[in-house]
Amino acid sequence: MGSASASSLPTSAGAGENLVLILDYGSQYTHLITRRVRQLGVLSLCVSGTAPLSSLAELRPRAVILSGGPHSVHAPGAPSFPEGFLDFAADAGAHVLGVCYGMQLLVQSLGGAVEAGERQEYGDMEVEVTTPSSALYGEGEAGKRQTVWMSHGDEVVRLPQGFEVVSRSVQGAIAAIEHQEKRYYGLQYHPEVTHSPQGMETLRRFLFDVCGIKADWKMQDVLDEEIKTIQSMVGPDEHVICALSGGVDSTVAATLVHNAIGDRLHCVFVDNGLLRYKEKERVMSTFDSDLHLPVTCIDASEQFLSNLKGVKDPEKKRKIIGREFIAVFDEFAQMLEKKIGKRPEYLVQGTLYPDVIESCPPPGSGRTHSHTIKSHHNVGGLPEGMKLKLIEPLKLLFKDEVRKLGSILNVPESFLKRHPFPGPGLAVRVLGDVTEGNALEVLRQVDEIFVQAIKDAGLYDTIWQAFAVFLPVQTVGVQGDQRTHSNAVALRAITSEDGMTADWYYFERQFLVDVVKKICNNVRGVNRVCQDITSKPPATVEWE
Ligand SMILES: Nc1ncnc2c1ncn2[C@@H]1O[C@H](COP(=O)(O)OP(=O)(O)OP(=O)(O)O)[C@@H](O)[C@H]1O
Ligand SMILES: O=c1[nH]c(=O)c2[nH+]cn([C@@H]3O[C@H](COP(=O)(O)O)[C@@H](O)[C@H]3O)c2[nH]1
Ligand SMILES: NC(=O)CC[C@H](N)C(=O)O
Ligand SMILES: [Mg+2]
Repeated sequence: MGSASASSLPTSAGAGENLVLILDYGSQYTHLITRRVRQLGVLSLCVSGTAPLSSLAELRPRAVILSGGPHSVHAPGAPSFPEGFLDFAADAGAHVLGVCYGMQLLVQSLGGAVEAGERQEYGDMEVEVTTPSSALYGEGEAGKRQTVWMSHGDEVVRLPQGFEVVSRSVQGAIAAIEHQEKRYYGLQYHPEVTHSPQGMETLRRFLFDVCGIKADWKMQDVLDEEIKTIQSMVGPDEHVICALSGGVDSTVAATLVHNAIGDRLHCVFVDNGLLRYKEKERVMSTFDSDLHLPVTCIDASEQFLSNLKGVKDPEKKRKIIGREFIAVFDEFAQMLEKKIGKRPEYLVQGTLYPDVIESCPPPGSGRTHSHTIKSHHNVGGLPEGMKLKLIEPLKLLFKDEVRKLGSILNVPESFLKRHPFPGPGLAVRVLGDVTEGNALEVLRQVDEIFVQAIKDAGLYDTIWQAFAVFLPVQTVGVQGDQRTHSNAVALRAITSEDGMTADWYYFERQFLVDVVKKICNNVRGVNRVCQDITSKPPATVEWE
């Protein structure tokens, strides 16, 4: 299965010389390092910490950041660099910064010592710069203190030859180290989290002052490069189909590909029977009035729902949905072949970086949860042996980056500001068998009341995502003096930057009072409303 993806951006953008590679050893914060580097205007990519050396060398990174991770470097099977990594970095003149586990790994590999510390450091900690001149902190900083975020049980107790300690925690643990000549650096704390207020400054200094990288990663360049890549990939007579949901990602992807190949792009919107209240009508009319892209709507609801009948397992549901989507796209390709005399070979999807990270964490990354969290229907849920080749121009971007790209492409705000809605739709919001009773219909009504109330209260743009969940449990209520035995539903509203982590949204009491009253008064079959007040982690955003 081909895809306009991973390697197209860095190499074709000529970004190799200003590319930062993040080697992932399973930290919860790995993707945040990737984001922070990008926020500084530098392209960064995250790959498995144990990926083969050849795949790293191909990308010609200027700097490599080794992430933190849950393992102890002494534990059997603890992940380590690819064979020959340090020689490669030395020969290529790449700078290496180890963060937490990454620093411990660097130290141990170069002959220093790491031990289980007597004191563990979790949370806020003061560190003090111990040297008048250092690469990571600059000149004249000796004695200055800053608050940082620590999260480690092991600590470096002996440095390899040639290294210098440049800061220590106030408890005495080594907090930052350097070997400027060999271009090795290490931070025991996490500069990427906001709890390290000066962490961004340290990363900035590392990238620009130490590595001499230029901030040349701009959305306009990403756009120009992607357009060129697509034009060179799709032959002049070839046609492409695009799975368009009306969500942010596929709308931006479709607009981008339309800019590249014009009317050889054919968009399809699938009614999978799992859409929200009046969604088909609303989305199809905005495609027409605001987007000016021709879109074919295929009603495949029977097909999706009959295949989902009796299926309770969330992963099985996701896989079925992935498979049925592709079946519909194949059918659409056949329809087009009859109409235009040529079968489209490519499928555009609005896949994002988080879909990829969460669907398939890098193998051997050493994550404690080193398995699939959930198969996003458009990534892990795709059937083997599908014929269409993928074009996924957003595959390396986070949601907020896609929104920026969309505004350069003049995608209307009505699309860019929409809350995300997962491809499997209400199937991951009706727990268990989605076809049981009238669960989908009940959920549509509850969800509409909740989201409309959020819009009426002027909160829609403050909240990242809001929706209702149908719980397959019945509870006892009293309505109109009568005993009821009806369903419970849950409301979830979150704030987030990129969907990778999230906080629950705190509503005013009166807002909730009004919403709950409206739901119970208007939706037959619901007598109890709960609010989900779990962040991600430990929960995920969707319930399935
Ligand atoms: N109903 C649908 N019809 C056609 N394609 C769909 C549908 N739902 C999802 N897709 C495809 O699956 C991809 C992933 O869905 P996802 O929900 O992540 O993205 P989106 O809908 O474009 O944006 P958003 O995350 O803002 O909802 C979409 O980009 C689109 O290509
Ligand atoms: O296109 C999608 N296909 C999927 O299979 C899928 N699963 C979750 N999501 C959306 O991704 C974000 C993170 O969700 P989770 O914390 O539930 O994984 C949230 O914004 C979810 O709505 C999906 N989007
Ligand atoms: N956050 C980390 O990278 C922790 C590294 C290692 N597991 C420790 O506890 O010291
Ligand atoms: Mg969507």
